[in-house]
Amino acid sequence: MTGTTPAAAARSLPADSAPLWRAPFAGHPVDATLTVPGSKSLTNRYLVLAALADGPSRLRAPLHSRDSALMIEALRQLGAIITEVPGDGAFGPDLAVTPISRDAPGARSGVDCGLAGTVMRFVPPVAALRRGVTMFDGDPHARKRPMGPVIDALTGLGVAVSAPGGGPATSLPFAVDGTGEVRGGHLVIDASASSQFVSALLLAGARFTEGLHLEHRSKERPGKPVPSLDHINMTVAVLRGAGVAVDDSRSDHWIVAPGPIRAFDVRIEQDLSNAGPFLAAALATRGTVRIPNWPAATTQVGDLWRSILTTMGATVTLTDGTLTVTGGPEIKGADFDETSELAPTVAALCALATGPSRLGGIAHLRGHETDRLAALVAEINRLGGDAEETADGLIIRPAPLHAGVVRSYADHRMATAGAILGLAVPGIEVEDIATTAKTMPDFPQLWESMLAQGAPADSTPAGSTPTDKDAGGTQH
Ligand SMILES: O=C(O)C1=C[C@@H](OP(=O)(O)O)[C@@H](O)[C@H](O)C1
Ligand SMILES: C=C(OP(=O)(O)O)C(=O)O
Repeated sequence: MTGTTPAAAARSLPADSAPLWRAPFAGHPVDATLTVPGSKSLTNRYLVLAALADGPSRLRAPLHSRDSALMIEALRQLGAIITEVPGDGAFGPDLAVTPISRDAPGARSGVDCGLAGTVMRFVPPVAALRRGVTMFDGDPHARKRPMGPVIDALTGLGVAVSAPGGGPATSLPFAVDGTGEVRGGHLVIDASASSQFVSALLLAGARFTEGLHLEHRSKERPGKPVPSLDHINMTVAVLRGAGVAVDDSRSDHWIVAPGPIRAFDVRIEQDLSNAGPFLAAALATRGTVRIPNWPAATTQVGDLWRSILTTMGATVTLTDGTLTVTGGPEIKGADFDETSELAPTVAALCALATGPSRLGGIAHLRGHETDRLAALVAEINRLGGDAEETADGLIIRPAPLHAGVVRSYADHRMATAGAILGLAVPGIEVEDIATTAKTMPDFPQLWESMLAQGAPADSTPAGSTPTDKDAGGTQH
């Protein structure tokens, strides 16, 4: 590994500004082999299931990041015992989980959700299953993320949920007053703003007395779908793996049979969504990136990189478990539906493409870590690009980009999108690169080590130089 730490690379700025990170400009085709830390979505699902299981479980090679740390602490607050134990993962220890005791006396607890959708949506139904009051709150922007369907669902199941003043709650902060059991049964929710509303209820559903028959019905428009369906399929798969019977044969209906969640010992796949910026580097620099241990079969949405990057002009092969992506002579513009959490990375590539692109089916990204559609348009256009919001996504047309600052809005995927642009455009600085710690704390080091592999002998990683706030762009 070469280069400096993000702390060293980011010059201290006045208290009201986030530090800037000079994104390394590649200057040569990348030629790298790397793996990335464990999947956020799998780690946080397995943590929840382990906390509700019928015995001790083990997670091998889990993610260690802000979102997983928040999940661990939340479940500890509810009575799970979670300890780090030595493992063989390259990115930190394994986790041993002793589930929440059903007989634990009622207690008052507080859960910090940070900005983690998985914590704010998946943990309240777990809190409803124990005795005691649990307060939920998070980062300032977390209070703006949609929560209504989870709160309404719990209320509909007979669980008391209230705002801090005592009235009805519609978003964070709120308190869940658990009695030790949840009746369950048939429940209709509007999950058109996030698949996580469905996943949250399914994960706990087997522990409801009557199990759960969950139905999605949009209040706004009949037929408006649940987004990010891949993530629900992941939830169903992990539940079945833990011995829970789930019937998802009818669209927009999920039936979870009541019963125990079997304790497990599981190895977490690397995060294929977080592999995306590294694979994108192959296209942005016309180089090659190889990722070993790519799963042959997976429920992760990041497996879509194989088709997305091929469509954008790369050569993509999966041989003996290694995914190899080689960038073509140009990045092709393309038309994509439903890129889900991959969208910011795809958008960065579209901004470097030679033809126009359209990303559809991602209106719900307005409720993610930030309003990602507005943020991507603002940041791409401030660098001279040509991006526009549509009702359900983005249109991005080719335009030459220039040096400047990419703001991250506390959004890890905005920060990594800025890093991708910086590979191809000299003088890009990314505000608050440390926000990548949400799902990938080592991102700056991994990025610089990717560039150092196969670099010509005389090249210096551009990201290793402390940056001046006003250099190369305008801060708004
Ligand atoms: O369940 C999960 O692990 C996730 C579901 C998706 O949420 P949305 O359905 O809100 O997009 C995804 O975007 C998020 O990053 C992770
Ligand atoms: C939308 C995301 O996160 P969260 O789990 O906080 O919703 C994401 O990681 O892209």
